[in-house]
Amino acid sequence: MSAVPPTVIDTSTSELLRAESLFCERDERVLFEDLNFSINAGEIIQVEGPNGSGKTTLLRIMSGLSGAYEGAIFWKGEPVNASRIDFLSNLLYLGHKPGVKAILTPVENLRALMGVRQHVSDDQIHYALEKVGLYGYEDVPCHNLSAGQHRRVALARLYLSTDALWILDEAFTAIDKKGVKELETLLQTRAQQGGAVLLTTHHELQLESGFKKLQLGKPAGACTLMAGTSVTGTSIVGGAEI
Ligand SMILES: Nc1ncnc2c1ncn2[C@@H]1O[C@H](COP(=O)(O)OP(=O)(O)OP(=O)(O)O)[C@@H](O)[C@H]1O
Repeated sequence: MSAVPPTVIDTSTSELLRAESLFCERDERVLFEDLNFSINAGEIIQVEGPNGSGKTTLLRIMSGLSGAYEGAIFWKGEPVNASRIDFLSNLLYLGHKPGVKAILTPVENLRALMGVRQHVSDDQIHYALEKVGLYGYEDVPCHNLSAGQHRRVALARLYLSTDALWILDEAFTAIDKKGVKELETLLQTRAQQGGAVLLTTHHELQLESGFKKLQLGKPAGACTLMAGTSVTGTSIVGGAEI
């Protein structure tokens, strides 16, 4: 079975996505303000924070799925709205839900999910499904798969994606320990190839080079005002506990 060729990412622009002075308020509660950070090629940034602190909100804003914010977002130095086509064609976003159609098989799902973005052969799809532990399940309707296997179908896209930036919101939910380990290896390899990852997960990731954490907010319900989160502040740190 042929492996997917390694993605060659243009790292001439090392800064991919940058947030400047982001402010977001929900129901009169400030989730974050004056939030400044950037994601560079080769970096993995884990957004951390308690339930309700705004992690999903931030990832949706950074993905262009939500406009409920003030501040500015730049893609490779240009305002993201001015470079929207280039931004979206270099972004893979995996949200809370797997986004897998129950009536389709894993192979059919991947054909549909990948086909609108890039050409992938059936060999490559089988390779990706094998990598996520779904060998033997390729042609089983997804309604006969477990929750973790559903999630694995969605995650198989990571083994096929040539996108420079991955934004992953709780994408490891329902994945067992061995699966998380394998995904850690994939993320690390991706970063070494020059890709970038912005993610949330409640797993304690064991990653090394290029790994940073961005801490958001306080417990849900608290009237939290967290100012000045920035790469130069204490809220984003490389590869260590905060
Ligand atoms: N569409 C919306 N309209 C109004 N308020 C919202 C909306 N979406 C989220 N919120 C509020 O924003 C807050 C942050 O939600 P968000 O989903 O970003 O948190 P989170 O950090 O991802 O939480 P969790 O860890 O539970 O997934 C929540 O307290 C919620 O009340």
